[in-house]
Amino acid sequence: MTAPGKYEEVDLDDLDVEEALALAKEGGAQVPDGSGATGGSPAVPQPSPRGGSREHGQHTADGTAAGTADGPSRAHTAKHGHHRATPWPEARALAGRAPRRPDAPVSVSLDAALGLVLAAPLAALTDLPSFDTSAMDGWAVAGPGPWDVRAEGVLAGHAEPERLTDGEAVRIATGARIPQDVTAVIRSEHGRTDEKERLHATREVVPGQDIRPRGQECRSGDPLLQRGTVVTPAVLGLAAAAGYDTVSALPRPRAEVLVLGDELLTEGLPHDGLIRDALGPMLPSWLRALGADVIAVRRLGDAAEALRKALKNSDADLVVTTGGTAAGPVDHVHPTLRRIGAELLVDGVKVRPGHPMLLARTKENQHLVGLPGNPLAAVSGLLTLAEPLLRTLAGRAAPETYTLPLKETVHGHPYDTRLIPVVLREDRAVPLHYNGPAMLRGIAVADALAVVPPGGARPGQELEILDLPWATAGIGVCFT
Ligand SMILES: Nc1nc2c(c(=O)[nH]1)N[C@H]1C(S)=C(S)[C@@H](COP(=O)(O)OP(=O)(O)OC[C@H]3O[C@@H](n4cnc5c(N)ncnc54)[C@H](O)[C@@H]3O)O[C@H]1N2
Ligand code: MOO
Repeated sequence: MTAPGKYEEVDLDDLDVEEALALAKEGGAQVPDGSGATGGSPAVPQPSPRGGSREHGQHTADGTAAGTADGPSRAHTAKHGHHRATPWPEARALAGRAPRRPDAPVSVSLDAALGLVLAAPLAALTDLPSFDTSAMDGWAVAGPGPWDVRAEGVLAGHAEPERLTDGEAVRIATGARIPQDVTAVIRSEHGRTDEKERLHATREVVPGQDIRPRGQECRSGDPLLQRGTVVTPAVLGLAAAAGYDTVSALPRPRAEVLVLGDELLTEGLPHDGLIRDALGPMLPSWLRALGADVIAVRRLGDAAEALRKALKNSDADLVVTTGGTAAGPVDHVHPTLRRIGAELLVDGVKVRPGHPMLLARTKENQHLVGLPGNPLAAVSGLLTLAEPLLRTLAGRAAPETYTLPLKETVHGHPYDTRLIPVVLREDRAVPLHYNGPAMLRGIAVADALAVVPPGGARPGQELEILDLPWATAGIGVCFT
């Protein structure tokens, strides 16, 4: 969908890093490698005062060029002025603030709650344990030994056993109710019975040993988990133990994916200029891992009217489009957003790959993230704009950010942040090759993306790391 042929205007700000480096080698511009070898500030090319080759601005409902309260701080200059993309950290923050609030809470059965966020604090509905419990298999004893062992033992899951009198013992299983007046539990390996069925302890008996008293973990009504806690498998277990059949949770934000492009095939080998759609298969599960309920994936080709209708009819909280964000003859995303009166909140981000990504408010409670068509550029857009937006809609807290030292030099873009696929080895981020905007070969084996500041990074430099959901949580957990 990108316009065929050469771009007439070349602005360094809009070049890929590889292209910029090529220019640097030809002497057209000096691009820092970030190695810091000379110790001085790297020389960077100055931004061109002239306009770039792309023309999208901050379109508001009435089509005027302006920033919004939530929007980019700098409005588009003039009609043909230089395109001011939003800096990467600002774009993420803005996407996180874009939705007003998550939907109303719903009551969800435990088997459907994994991955949701608690909408209310979880308080214990019972004491835990709910009765005095044996912590071990062995004997419950009363008073000092030796003890006469009763014929009948006590198993878990049975009603209250008869009280013991001093000098008595009863065989007991782990988890069984402790009879009244029991002094301690003796583990089976710490006692022996003689020929008269009398029990002798082989170790000192401490009163209360191996008894879990009622309410040891919590009393009924005790707060267990805060509102906003993500329902993990362990949370499901705790909720069940504490007496819950359902929990109050925030519903997953509903996302719809619109794959644009006439050149895309859904099966077989590329032929005659047609290529396989890599984003249709990739995005739904990735969006799910980010907390979304993917309600539809639709392929619309390059039909502008189909895109307009799809946006008009969609009731998703988030519409994700792929491709068509640039200024080619069939790049319909900007014109369609203008046509439907959408409010552009982010129109281009100072990040490589993926700089044409965009974020718009399309309806009162609906946002659109426009991902560029190049597949790694789309991943960049997903993590820059969709992730924070979905996090807010799902009511999740922002993850703690962390850094790791870089193993090798990474060249930077002169002005933009770069996101590069890395593997994490021995507490270092090792950059992967095949990190071009159209390539998935690097990200497919990556653990994370490293955030390379403008100008590049040198070995040992601490870089912010964006984990890929499956690298930390495992495939099964994050895609259910
Ligand atoms: N005049 C300009 N042209 C372009 C600029 C620019 O600044 N000025 N930026 C370039 C950059 S960077 C990117 S990234 C792309 C983004 O363009 P679009 O979002 O409009 O994407 P398309 O043109 O539709 O596609 C780009 C590329 O990706 C392929 N593609 C698209 N969808 C898929 C898919 N689902 N699976 C696999 N591959 C896909 C498509 O065939 C193209 O090769 O714009 C540049 N142009
Ligand atoms: O540099 Mo584009 O943003 O190919 O991804």
